Amino acid sequence: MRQPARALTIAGSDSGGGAGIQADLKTFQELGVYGMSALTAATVQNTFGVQGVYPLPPEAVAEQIRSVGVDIGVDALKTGMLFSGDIIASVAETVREFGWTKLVVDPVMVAKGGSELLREEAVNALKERLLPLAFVVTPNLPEAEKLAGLAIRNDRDRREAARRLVDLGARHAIIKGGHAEGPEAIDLLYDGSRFVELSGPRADTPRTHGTGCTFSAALTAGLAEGWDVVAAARRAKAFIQAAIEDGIRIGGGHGPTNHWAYRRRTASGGAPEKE
Ligand SMILES: Nc1ncnc2c1ncn2[C@@H]1O[C@H](COP(=O)(O)OP(=O)(O)OP(=O)(O)O)[C@@H](O)[C@H]1O
Ligand SMILES: Cc1ncc(CO)c(N)n1
Repeated sequence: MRQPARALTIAGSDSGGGAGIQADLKTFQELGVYGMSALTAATVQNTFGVQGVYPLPPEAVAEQIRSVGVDIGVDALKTGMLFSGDIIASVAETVREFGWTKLVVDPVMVAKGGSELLREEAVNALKERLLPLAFVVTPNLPEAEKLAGLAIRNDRDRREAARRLVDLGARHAIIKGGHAEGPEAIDLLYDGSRFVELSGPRADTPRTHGTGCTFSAALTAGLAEGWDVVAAARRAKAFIQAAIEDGIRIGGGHGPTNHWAYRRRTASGGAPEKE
């Protein structure tokens, strides 16, 4: 009997199923990794946006993590929506307790419609308590600006922001380019000495809800399998590229991506799915 690689997501629930814990678990499943979750908050959410946020007590988050940690075990883990400084402190303490090193921190701050998923007071806790534990931090451009404390107007700024994230204690930084413009969506990976660009054609679609969660979950799945960061990041980029390009029609607003697409593409020799 084979023991699968095991991945844990510590994140919020998206009732609409496109982002948060739901996107993470779907992605783990698609990549053949056993998925577990520690819920930080329930959001009331659909493709039109977030209508409510109900955080859990920090002890409830720590207890979920410990429960799966002592029994099932964790090869790699990721954080998504953490909401408050108290939840961040509790997550950081628990990760330290277990000595887990393959931690992906996706520093989720605001949902696409503008709702706050991380309180302003929690930004410092994220920087000071969680980034030093991160094996990879995966901000989008506005998150990178906030964490690094500089405006990103060009590639030079983006490289400087990546250096600052590594100075803050993250082993690797991937600054995603979904929010930039141009024909390519380029994510920049920095490992403390060298930069690697992950690039794919930018799709013109409103169905990009949960792209960040899905990307960081796919990255975590690769790390859980023992892949190195560059290999795991390249596959994560291919996974999200397929999920965006082979869109599904769900909901009336910013729809989710297609979590089946990557497996279908790879099963059919890499060809995009037909409409
Ligand atoms: N229109 C697009 N076409 C192709 N790739 C995209 C597009 N938008 C985003 N991506 C890719 O999706 C991933 C997530 O990037 P993005 O910057 O959108 O993250 P995010 O803002 O954290 O996402 P979200 O908040 O929706 O979860 C990256 O790999 C990025 O390059
Ligand atoms: C629960 C949750 N986590 C993360 C995001 C960011 O996409 C979201 N919209 N909802």
